[in-house]
Amino acid sequence: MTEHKQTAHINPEGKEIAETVLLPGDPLRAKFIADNYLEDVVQFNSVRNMFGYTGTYNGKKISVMGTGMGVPSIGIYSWELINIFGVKNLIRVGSCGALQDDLNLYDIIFAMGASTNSNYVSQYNLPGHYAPVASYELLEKAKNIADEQGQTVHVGNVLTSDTFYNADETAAKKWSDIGILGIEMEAAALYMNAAAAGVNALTILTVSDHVFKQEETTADERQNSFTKMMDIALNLA
Ligand SMILES: O=P(O)(O)O[C@H]1O[C@H](CO)[C@@H](O)[C@H]1O
Ligand SMILES: O=c1cc[nH]c(=O)[nH]1
Repeated sequence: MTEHKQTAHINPEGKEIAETVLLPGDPLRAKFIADNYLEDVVQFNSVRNMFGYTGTYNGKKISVMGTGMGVPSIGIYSWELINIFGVKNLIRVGSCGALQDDLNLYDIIFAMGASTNSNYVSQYNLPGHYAPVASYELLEKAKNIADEQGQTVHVGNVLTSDTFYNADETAAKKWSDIGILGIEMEAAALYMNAAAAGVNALTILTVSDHVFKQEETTADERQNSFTKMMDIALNLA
């Protein structure tokens, strides 16, 4: 009998997970991508309703799976995808709050770096401060795809925050002043897990709200309308 790999959080029951996986925080955004972009779709995970699907895009195998919100959650899913299921390219397709004046709703950010207030890095016992960064290979490829599609993107440093609601109301302004483009909650852990295992990771974000301009998209828009970044990410397969 064939032994099917499974973990406490991902049970594909023998179904394939592709080497390239798109990772939205929201499992229903994963379903949206599978329903609207992929062909020959097979669902490979439903544990905890963290939906995962494998299909083809332009004839190439690609998977998409939710990660949940926050560093511990993406820490678990990305670690298992890499170290148990052999995934080589992990592309987060998330939402973020903009921190710079020249950013608007629906703008796209490539997270070249992910600063963080998370303690995730402490597990590595490094004798200094680690800088979580994207895979240059994926970043360059994504920028070339965006250029070919005529899409404007912002490339820079984002903040991976452990808090969505921060009791320190001065924090966002300080990160803005040092040039951080936007706040999200997962990229740094994804970059660290990928670096520790020697695989590739990139975070692509759509601006869902502006932290200082009081502008925001709805929950439905966050689930179903962030398609410009999908057009870039899917072409990375
Ligand atoms: O839209 P996703 O990918 O979940 O990303 C952002 O949205 C969530 C907060 O609303 C956090 O997970 C944050 O990183
Ligand atoms: O983490 C997030 C995501 C969207 N908007 C924010 O302000 N923070």
